[in-house]
Amino acid sequence: MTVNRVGLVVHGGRAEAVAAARTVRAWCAEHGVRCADIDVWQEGARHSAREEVDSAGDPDLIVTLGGDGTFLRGARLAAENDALVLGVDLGRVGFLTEVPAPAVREALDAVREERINIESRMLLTLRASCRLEVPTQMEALLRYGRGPMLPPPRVRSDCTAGSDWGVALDVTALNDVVVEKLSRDRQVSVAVYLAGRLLACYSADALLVATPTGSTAYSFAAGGPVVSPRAEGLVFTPVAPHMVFNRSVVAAPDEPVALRVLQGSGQAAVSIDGQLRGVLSPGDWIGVYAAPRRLKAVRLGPTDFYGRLRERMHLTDAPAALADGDAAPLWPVTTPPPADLAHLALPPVPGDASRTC
Ligand SMILES: NC(=O)c1ccc[n+]([C@@H]2O[C@H](COP(=O)([O-])OP(=O)(O)OC[C@H]3O[C@@H](n4cnc5c(N)ncnc54)[C@H](O)[C@@H]3O)[C@@H](O)[C@H]2O)c1
Ligand SMILES: Nc1ncnc2c1ncn2[C@@H]1O[C@H](COP(=O)(O)OP(=O)(O)OP(=O)(O)O)[C@@H](O)[C@H]1O
Repeated sequence: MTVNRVGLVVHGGRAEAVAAARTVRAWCAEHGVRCADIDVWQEGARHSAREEVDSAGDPDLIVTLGGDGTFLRGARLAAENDALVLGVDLGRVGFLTEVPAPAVREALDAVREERINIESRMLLTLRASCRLEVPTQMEALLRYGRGPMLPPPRVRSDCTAGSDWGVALDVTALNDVVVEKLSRDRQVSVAVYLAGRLLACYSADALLVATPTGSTAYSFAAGGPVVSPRAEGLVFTPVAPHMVFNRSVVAAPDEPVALRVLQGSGQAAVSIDGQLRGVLSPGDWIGVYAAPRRLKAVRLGPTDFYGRLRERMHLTDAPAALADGDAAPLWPVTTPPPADLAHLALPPVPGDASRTC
């Protein structure tokens, strides 16, 4: 694809990210590509995704230089602009990022010469019983070095409906939407509805709805399933529910998950991809559903999700299994798969994956 305008989202607190940003700017200058910094951490009030991409001149490629948090910020901007997003790995975990920092020039060449795959990833959006607001005193409490907060989501004027259906919010989440207790010592009580039907009423620290991409983030930490990012669905996971039924439920991509704060409950915070964006009072609800738009993530080769899971999460093998033998590669990679396997997605085993456990 032709790249004319690059938007840079840089983890400014990390020297390697700042250095890699210089490389991207130099590449852009050499190729006559406009490059704008999208300053998501500027002092003072934060802007909406639309305002940020407008001020950066509608980039068609967003390059993120940082970790997963930086990638999530870039993904929000890319989704708003229908741009591609390329994540350069300069973080602690880097589960979502694709390219190691030394390969950033090569990656930009590959995008320019169309030697890439574009992976389409599901995003979540929201309706709510009312506009989301964050009480002013909360920002002061939360400014522990994480920069200014994003504003509450804007109401979308392009999909109004009768008040029974709530207000549509201008939200795109790549990972998850979380409803969490606001006071430290009191759980929230929330009724959970799948496809409009009551599943159960929960008393819990938090309740979250994750995409397959987000299944390896907070949902994973709360005991939820790991879901291939190639799958479609909404993962509902309760966090420390005080009840017998504590499992995740995976809903179909066209089944919304709604969360209503019960009348006697305390208030609840709503976080979108790890950013606090609103507070719900008793009686308020949010409905989380698959967004019509998708994230377009740049991939330089076939995605090796399970290899990445083992490597980045440092999965360890059972000591007894280690003593009992080596796990050799499952299938040869030198011959094409037989006809009955030909329709399956089996990415080639990378050079170092033949390691034994
Ligand atoms: N207990 C928890 O694990 C917990 C609590 C709150 C939020 N979160 C997650 O943090 C995300 C925001 O990330 P952040 O980096 O801005 O916050 P952060 O700095 O608090 O990071 C949370 C951790 O999750 C990792 N992470 C983020 N997205 C991931 C993904 N899709 N797969 C695997 N790991 C992932 C990050 O690398 C980091 O190690 C939220 O969307 C939420 O899922 C996790
Ligand atoms: N552009 C920036 N300038 C200054 N500080 C930043 C910037 N981006 C993030 N930070 C700070 O760095 C810390 C980690 O941020 P965040 O978790 O979003 O980073 P990340 O990209 O996910 O990297 P990591 O993988 O290390 O978590 C936060 O305290 C945040 O305030």
